[in-house]
Amino acid sequence: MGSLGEKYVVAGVDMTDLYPVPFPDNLPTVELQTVSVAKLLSHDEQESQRIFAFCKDPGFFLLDLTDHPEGVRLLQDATDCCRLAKKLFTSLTIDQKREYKTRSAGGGAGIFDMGYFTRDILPSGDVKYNETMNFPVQDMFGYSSSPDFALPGWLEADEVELIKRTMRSGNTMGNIVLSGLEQSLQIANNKLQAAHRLEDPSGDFLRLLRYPGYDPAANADHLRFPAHKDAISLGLLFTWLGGLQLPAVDAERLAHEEISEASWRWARPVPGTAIVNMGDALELLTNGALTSGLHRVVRAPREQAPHDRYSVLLSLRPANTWPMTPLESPVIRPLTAAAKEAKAAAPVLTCAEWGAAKLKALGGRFTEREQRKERLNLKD
Ligand SMILES: O=C(O)CCC(=O)C(=O)O
Ligand SMILES: [Fe+2]
Repeated sequence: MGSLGEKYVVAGVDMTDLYPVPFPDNLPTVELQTVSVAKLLSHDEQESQRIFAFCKDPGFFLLDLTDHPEGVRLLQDATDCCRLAKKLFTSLTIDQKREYKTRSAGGGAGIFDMGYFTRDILPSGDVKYNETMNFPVQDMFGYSSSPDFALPGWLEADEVELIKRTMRSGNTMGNIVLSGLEQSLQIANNKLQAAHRLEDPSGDFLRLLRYPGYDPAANADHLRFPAHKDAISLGLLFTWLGGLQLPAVDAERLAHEEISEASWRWARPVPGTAIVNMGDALELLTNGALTSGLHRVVRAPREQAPHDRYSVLLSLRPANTWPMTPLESPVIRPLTAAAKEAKAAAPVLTCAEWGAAKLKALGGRFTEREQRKERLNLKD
């Protein structure tokens, strides 16, 4: 195990500048379990059973990147991506940022996978909830040629290299996690890894996010990103300030992707780790043996609130042409007769088709909430 805890220099990676204020004490947090990269790489049976358990419930775990050079490389690159995010988001004007255009279709997936995006600009000129920049893996490496892919002129050549390097090590790390899951789920022929090869066109992306800091005393809406599950296989999330919230162990489930307000807990960022979350694609491919993790983002807690919060998210999705149906394994329940019948009536979707259908839903959440004039005020 590497040197975790409240040290901001871990495994030689200095992140002191990214922690302006420590995470406050005495907040209700979730205790995420920590998994070792080195143990996963040595095919440690116990470690593979542990990630299986955490990917089933709660669908989240911390990956300790400090105990293997592959992990340290990713940690260094993700940290540098955070600094790049800080530079781009805070030094460019909104018009310059918008030169990096979004597109509606990512390899036919119809997803937000490219460009700069923010929903609302405040009268002060700052963004209301968050701002994001997405970089699509397939186009960055030229694995798929889309005529509408264009990087903005303000992105320097060495910054493009950093993003590509981070994507490469993110895919390697994601596949290390998948190999542990193949072991515990008894999936033959490395089928999970075969679905997530860097060089197969997919909706994989690297996302930079900024959540502006603000006056904690202001009576502002504290929600930054509504509750959702990710329409991906798995995410590797790097974040340095609080804001991410996950359901409590005994969360009160109200409806689909909804829990009671009292059931949300803070995820404490742990230096040297990535937060790994399961997404909807792995839940589908394992017919529910793994569970997609529900999460949301609120303003940073207490003393951290005035500071801008940044995240770097690396996502893995199955290849665009991958058939979205459960994989075969003694541990994965086969489809029930009713489900089989329903499937027989409709063709199995490719991942690109599946992704397009999934992502239509999320965009509407903000709008619905605004129409209901809903606001979130946290006491803590
Ligand atoms: O910024 C974060 O902590 C999470 C972002 C997120 O959930 C997403 O982009 O899907
Ligand atoms: Fe998410």
